[in-house]
Amino acid sequence: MSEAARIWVVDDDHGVRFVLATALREAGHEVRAFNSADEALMEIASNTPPALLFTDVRMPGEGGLALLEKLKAAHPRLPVVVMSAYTDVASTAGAFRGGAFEYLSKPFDLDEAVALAERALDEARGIAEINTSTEDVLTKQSDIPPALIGQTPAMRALFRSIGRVAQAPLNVLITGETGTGKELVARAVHAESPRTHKPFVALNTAAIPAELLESELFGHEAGAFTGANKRHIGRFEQADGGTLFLDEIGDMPAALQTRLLRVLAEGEFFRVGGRELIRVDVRIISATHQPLEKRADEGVFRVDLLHRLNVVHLAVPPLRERREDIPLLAEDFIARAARKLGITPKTFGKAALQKLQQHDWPGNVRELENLCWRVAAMAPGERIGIADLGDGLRSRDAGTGWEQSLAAWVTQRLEAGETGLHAKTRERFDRVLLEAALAVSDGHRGRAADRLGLGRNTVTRKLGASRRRRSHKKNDAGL
Ligand SMILES: Nc1ncnc2c1ncn2[C@@H]1O[C@H](COP(=O)(O)OP(=O)(O)OP(=O)(O)O)[C@@H](O)[C@H]1O
Repeated sequence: MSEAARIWVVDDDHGVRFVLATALREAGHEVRAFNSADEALMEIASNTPPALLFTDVRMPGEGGLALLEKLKAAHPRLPVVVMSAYTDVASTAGAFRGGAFEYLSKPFDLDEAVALAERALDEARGIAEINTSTEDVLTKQSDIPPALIGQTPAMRALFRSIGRVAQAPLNVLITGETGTGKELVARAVHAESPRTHKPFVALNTAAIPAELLESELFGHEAGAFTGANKRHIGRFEQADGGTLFLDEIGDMPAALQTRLLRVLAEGEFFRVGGRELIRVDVRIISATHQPLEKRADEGVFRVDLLHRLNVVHLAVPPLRERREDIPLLAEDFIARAARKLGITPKTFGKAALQKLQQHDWPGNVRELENLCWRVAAMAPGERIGIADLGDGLRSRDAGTGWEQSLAAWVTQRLEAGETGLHAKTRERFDRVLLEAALAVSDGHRGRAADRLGLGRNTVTRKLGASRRRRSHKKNDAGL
């Protein structure tokens, strides 16, 4: 335990003030409690500041974030813990932007709060020399609507991480199953970052044919290749000063991985067919639903690129692991759908909501959103019952796990406008089958072939075709 310190607790809720102050006193600290920010500010003007301050956000009079701002202006090194029951991205990001040491969601565990106090005090002692000036960040408004919905502990933790990472210009890798909201998370990181007034440019690596990807990313000069009539400015240049979101990064062809790595290391590149060296300042946020570490182990994804992209990792939990959020999301989607469709608002009945909460949602939030739109358009009454959920839920319930995932994946790609899906899907299907069979046969092709009921030559041919395609020689032959 660290040595005794002076700690202030500011909260208009007597109960919180009392239990937190008592717990901190029991841990050996000298604690003063204030029931408003104004009181604490008056005290600080005439007295030595404490070593640590806990403050609530919403209080009559001056709020906690305004208190944080004033304290940080006068005492930049004073660690402040912001406490609140509101854990949307905007509030948490507002706190971190204002220089908060930590954001504590209410209700909190007292042991956790005391441990946090010790950590803040230790760090403040250790980093006294580090400049914690927050000048420009204090002025930014937090007026972005809370697009990301969620109140479960997992989502609250995610919002806190978003608020925290948004402030530093580090590359972020977002992982999570399809439809969990990775793109929304990327947008939130950008929106809450100092780059918010600069462009957010998104590129879905999987939706663009490999041979066009390089020019899409880095641009090309007129005449660089057949069909390149005009100069094209790539996404990197479009995103200059802002954020480039690379979705489905796991699908990036090997040659381009190498090029991307070089650009990230050097911060400059040539357009395809160009001679002018282009320098850009871009923050990269990438996303994947694939286990990239595993793909790196298999040699399909470059380890050094993974390290460069994965400076900070944000994991978005699947919807079935945060079922308590389903009613919130469903109500929001159905209300938005009604507004968009110009129809009378509908609400979910209790049984329907229960049914939604029981479903496994292999397509995650996107699947729930699609269902809500369908129901908004189709359900005859204003109160939605189980029968209105209809085939949507039933037919998906009928499939096995992987069929559901495949259906969700295909739907998403088709909605994104992707073509040639059959060949790609077949190749991936075969690859999974072959790799699994090889793994259980210790890499022995003959045995893998026997177990799959295929000839050994077929296995060799399929593996060859799969590898060739992966090394991006254009090949549309079936498998
Ligand atoms: N927490 C959330 N609150 C509100 N809407 C959400 C949330 N998460 C996802 N959505 C909505 O669900 C849909 C899918 O989200 P998004 O495209 O961000 O998922 P994704 O993980 O990037 O998917 P993919 O892996 O398929 O690219 C979007 O319409 C998005 O607005």
